[in-house]
Amino acid sequence: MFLALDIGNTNITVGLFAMKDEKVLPEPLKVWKMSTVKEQTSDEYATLLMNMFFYAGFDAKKVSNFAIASVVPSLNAVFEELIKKYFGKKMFFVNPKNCGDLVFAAENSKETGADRIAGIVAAYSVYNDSCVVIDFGTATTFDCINSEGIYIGGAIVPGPAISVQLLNLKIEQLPRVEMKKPLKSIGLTTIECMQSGLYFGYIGLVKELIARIKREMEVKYIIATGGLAGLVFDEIEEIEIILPYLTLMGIRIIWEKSNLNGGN
Ligand SMILES: Nc1ncnc2c1ncn2[C@@H]1O[C@H](COP(=O)(O)OP(=O)(O)O)[C@@H](O)[C@H]1O
Ligand SMILES: CC(C)(COP(=O)(O)O)[C@@H](O)C(=O)NCCC(=O)O
Ligand SMILES: [K+]
Repeated sequence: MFLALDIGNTNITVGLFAMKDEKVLPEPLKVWKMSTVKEQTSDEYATLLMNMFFYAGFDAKKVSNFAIASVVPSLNAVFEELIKKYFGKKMFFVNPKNCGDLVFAAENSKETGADRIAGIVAAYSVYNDSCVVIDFGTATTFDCINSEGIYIGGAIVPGPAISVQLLNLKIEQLPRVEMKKPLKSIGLTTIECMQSGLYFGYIGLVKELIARIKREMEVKYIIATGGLAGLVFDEIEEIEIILPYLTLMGIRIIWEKSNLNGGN
């Protein structure tokens, strides 16, 4: 079996895939979410992982290949050590150099986050046309690939949860609020005012960026992914597709291409 790990700044999303003669089957058998805790050791994460396998009825010993898209470098060595110590395997890290035939517009290649690369590779491999991927994660990322498969870049915005935390952290009288759609945009209580600003303000932000991207490139598909995609999907008619496991799909595709070229 094949294990793909998407290490984000809030969650680590883990996808278990079946394999058949070096090919990884496209749909994950199981997906788990763990919290991203930078202080966590490889033994602690291994315990979590083994327990998740056990309770889902999978034999961890059957995992022969591992691949990670990490945007939390401080956890890379932890997971490299975990895979070595508990599985005796080498880790494959998605990075701008080994992401298959993805072509980067000149200057944006070296520093693009592995999750953004994985998402755009997956989107293009599914749709084979111009796509914008919006990943509603800790940060919200917009990633654009044109019809020729050239990754032309995108945008990075603080995710709603960061805005919620910052309002509470920086402003003495503002409480922590849950990010949810209020009944009206004109709020009465402080909480209603915050929820209106956060929810409708954020929807407007996403719509504005989509409109501007559309003036700079021809867009065939707009695909949402990430933990908060479900929250905003119904509000933004420009987003027709939601693929919760897009990043995991991209990790699988990139690893497989590298494996077939003898890269792993
Ligand atoms: N199932 C969920 N339902 C609602 N919100 C979620 C869910 N999973 C994650 N989130 C929220 O989405 C954000 C993180 O999403 P995720 O894509 O897991 O982030 P990252 O990849 O940046 O770690 C956080 O604000 C988190 O609270
Ligand atoms: C933009 C991101 C923080 C998004 O990560 P996430 O919100 O999923 O934790 C991540 O892709 C990242 O750290 N990127 C590096 C900078 C760049 O992509 O240009
Ligand atoms: K993400």
